Amino acid sequence: MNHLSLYGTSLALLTDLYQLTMAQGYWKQGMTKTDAIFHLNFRKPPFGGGYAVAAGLKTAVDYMLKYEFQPDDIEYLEGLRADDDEPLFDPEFLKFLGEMKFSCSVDAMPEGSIVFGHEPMLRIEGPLIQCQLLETALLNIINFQTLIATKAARVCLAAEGEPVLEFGLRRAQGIDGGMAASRAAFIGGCSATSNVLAGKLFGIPVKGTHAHSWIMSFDSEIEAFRAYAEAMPNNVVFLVDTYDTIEGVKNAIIVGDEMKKLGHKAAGIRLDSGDLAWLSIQARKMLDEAGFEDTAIVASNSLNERTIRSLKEQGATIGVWGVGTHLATGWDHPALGGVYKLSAVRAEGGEWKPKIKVSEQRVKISNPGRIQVRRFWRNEPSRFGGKGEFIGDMIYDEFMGEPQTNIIVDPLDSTRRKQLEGSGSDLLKPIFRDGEFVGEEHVKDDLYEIQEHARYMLSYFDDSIKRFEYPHQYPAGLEKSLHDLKTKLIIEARGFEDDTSTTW
Ligand SMILES: Nc1ncnc2c1ncn2[C@@H]1O[C@H](COP(=O)(O)OP(=O)(O)OP(=O)(O)O)[C@@H](O)[C@H]1O
Ligand SMILES: O=P(O)(O)OC[C@H]1O[C@H](OP(=O)(O)OP(=O)(O)O)[C@H](O)[C@@H]1O
Ligand SMILES: O=C(O)c1cccnc1
Repeated sequence: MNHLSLYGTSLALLTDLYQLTMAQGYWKQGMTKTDAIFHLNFRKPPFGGGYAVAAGLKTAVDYMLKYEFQPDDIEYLEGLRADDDEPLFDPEFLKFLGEMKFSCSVDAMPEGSIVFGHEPMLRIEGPLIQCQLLETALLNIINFQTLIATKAARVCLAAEGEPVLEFGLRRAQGIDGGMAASRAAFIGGCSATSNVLAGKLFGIPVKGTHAHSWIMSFDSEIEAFRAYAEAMPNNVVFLVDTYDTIEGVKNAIIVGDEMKKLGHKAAGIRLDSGDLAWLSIQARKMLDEAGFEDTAIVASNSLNERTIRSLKEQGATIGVWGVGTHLATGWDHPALGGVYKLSAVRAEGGEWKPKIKVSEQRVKISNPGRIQVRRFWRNEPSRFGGKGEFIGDMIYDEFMGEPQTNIIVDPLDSTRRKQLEGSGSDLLKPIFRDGEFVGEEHVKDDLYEIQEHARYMLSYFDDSIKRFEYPHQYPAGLEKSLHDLKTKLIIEARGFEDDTSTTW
């Protein structure tokens, strides 16, 4: 099961109206057999960071597998009216839409891949109409999950391997925001979620403590602790800050001792306000002195990667981190600006023509062709514990065959170049061929496997790209021949004669 099943059989109408009006336009122009290639990429990693963790592909695949317009979708579209009160859509076009079968080829980075600006995470090739219609949903799914997986990776990095529990559902952006966030947060490295439906649908471990309302429902805190210990003797984490945290820890110790006598164990206490560094240090001392050395201290309260790092620097003795709002909403960078750009068109029976979107801002100029990303690594022992490391990514055009040179050019500054030596492998993997799913090897159901992939891959990158402040920019650039082609197309699009010798 996946969470799209929450919404019924097909979500073909989960799109912007203009995709449908353009689709009718293409249809009217007789372009139903025109093919296109689009790529999905972001330009800058989120949170001021140096990388992103790709996520959402499985959801996107489920979306494409079910992609069809149902009779009630068509019926709804039939009822839409333009400003002059005439039907917006031609009945013949709607018939075409109703009979349309997904037939695109898709290549994508597996979930958990580490991805950089300008690199396509997904490439789709097939009928222009279908590629166009899929834009909005693909962006919606991949932008958000990639954003949250990246946030989770940052939070987990700050927690230095200690468990991070995702507590965000109550403050997430609606139902799907909450579900998708729980999924993506697990991919990014969280240990568990409080979201029970995410546990059921995605196989994520579920964990939780109890709320202040539990304590407040009894006449005293100690009574509430006793009642909880009695009700859930095998799942006890006492929330100690309802009235006075130090008194709360004392009460937790009293009830913990009572539980011990009955053969049970208090697994932890939770701090949810006040100075979490100071309180955790005091609580640890009190717990240790009372013989509760393995009782964990859980902390929560608007935590994020920076507060966790700061708490660690202050010597906080927190062993488990409950992170909600900042994680599930991507609080300080609420949207990943992923875009989906057309890069080539082929009329029926014709040749592929590269396409480019020109902008005054260099960063917004799209890449032409059928783009692939090759990641190069060096296997020699490095200063990062004797492992190899990744040294640079080459964004190249498969229409030109194998990369023509080993030089990459910074997409934003063509004077910055780097020669990539060593071995490389391509990151975009086959997922669909002519509408048929071929991605079993690369689209995993098991979120543990995806999480492990992300953790493992991230460990191969230099720490400098992972730091929170002014991260080092990992070299990810256009292979020189692609850069030259792009330059030629920009010059032509701006109305000048081509002055380079590159041909396609
Ligand atoms: N020692 C600390 N160093 C850095 N940040 C901390 C520290 N202790 C707590 N924080 C963070 O400071 C923020 C505010 O903490 P504060 O105690 O003011 O919370 P609060 O929400 O006002 O408390 P309450 O929940 O009682 O209303 C939270 O994001 C919390 O995680
Ligand atoms: O701060 P976050 O990172 O979002 O983590 C989740 C928060 O949600 C709960 O508070 P809430 O006040 O909603 O309920 P409570 O009464 O159980 O504390 C919990 O106690 C955390 O403080
Ligand atoms: O289980 C918890 O402690 C929890 C769950 C959701 C939000 N805050 C805390």
